[in-house]
Amino acid sequence: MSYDIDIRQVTVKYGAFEALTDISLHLACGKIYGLIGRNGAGKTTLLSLLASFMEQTEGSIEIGGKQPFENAEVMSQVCLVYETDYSEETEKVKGMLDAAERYRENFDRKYAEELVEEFKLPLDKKVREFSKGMQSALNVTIGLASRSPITIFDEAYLGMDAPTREKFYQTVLEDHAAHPRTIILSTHLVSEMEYLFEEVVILDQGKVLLHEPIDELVERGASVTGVASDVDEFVSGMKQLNTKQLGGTKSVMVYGGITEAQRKAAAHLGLEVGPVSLQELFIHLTEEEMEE
Ligand SMILES: Nc1ncnc2c1ncn2[C@@H]1O[C@H](COP(=O)(O)OP(=O)(O)OP(=O)(O)O)[C@@H](O)[C@H]1O
Repeated sequence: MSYDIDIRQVTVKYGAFEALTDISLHLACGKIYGLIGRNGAGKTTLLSLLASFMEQTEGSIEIGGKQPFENAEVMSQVCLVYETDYSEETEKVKGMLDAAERYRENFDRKYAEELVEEFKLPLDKKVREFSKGMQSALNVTIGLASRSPITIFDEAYLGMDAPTREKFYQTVLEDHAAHPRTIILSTHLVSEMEYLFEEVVILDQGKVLLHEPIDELVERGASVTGVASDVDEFVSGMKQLNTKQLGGTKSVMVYGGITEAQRKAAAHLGLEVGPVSLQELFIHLTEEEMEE
């Protein structure tokens, strides 16, 4: 069964406030998606719709051709990992894995136990006594071991230190390769996670700013550096996202793709054309509205 996600003209209102406005997205099954957006862009709202935690105000959502809200069959195929309040949780790791095993039909107990060991989670402490990073590692363990066709991590790394986050990312890649399925990662840590993404969705103020394969997106950005007047001449007419100047040297971030002929012209002028990262594009694309 294929679990493509089809979101059509979805709007979500909290009272009078529109958190998502006329969103349409098609997420083909089997890929790793990065969902990025600034604070309040609507990421958690969108992910909550997919996990059937809430219903859209307008529009339609289909997962594998079926609408997810209050649909037990679809809900069982989606696992949303998010920051959980464990302040009242009296269970230990074993009890948490027992519960996950009961409710998640594809749950791989052996794999979960391997991850518990990998993340060095204590077996003798109650989960409410775990550090924040340990609680996040437990969530990630349950999320991955659930092997749900659609697995969503909403800023699931909160509190994890850098080596633990790296372990999380590597584990996602390895497990996705061994058990292909849709994985959606929402994050603010764009620079350290961009290598995970096959496709990127950028939400901006409740709208989809773009959705495309990461390599195509990153190829569209470039930085042009050299003598200020030559750089100005070269980038005139291009979409410019950011400018830095130090003395007579200028660097301009452009967006829209640079042709081979343009690269040759830049080389002729002694200009350096370099790549830009997803993080840089994200920062500057969400600073201003894209001109169509
Ligand atoms: N229950 C609610 N009632 C009213 N407004 C809400 C509610 N939940 C979210 N919002 C608003 O909807 C908008 C989108 O919130 P959401 O949590 O989806 O954003 P986000 O992209 O996940 O943000 P962050 O990166 O800060 O976690 C924000 O302006 C937020 O204030």
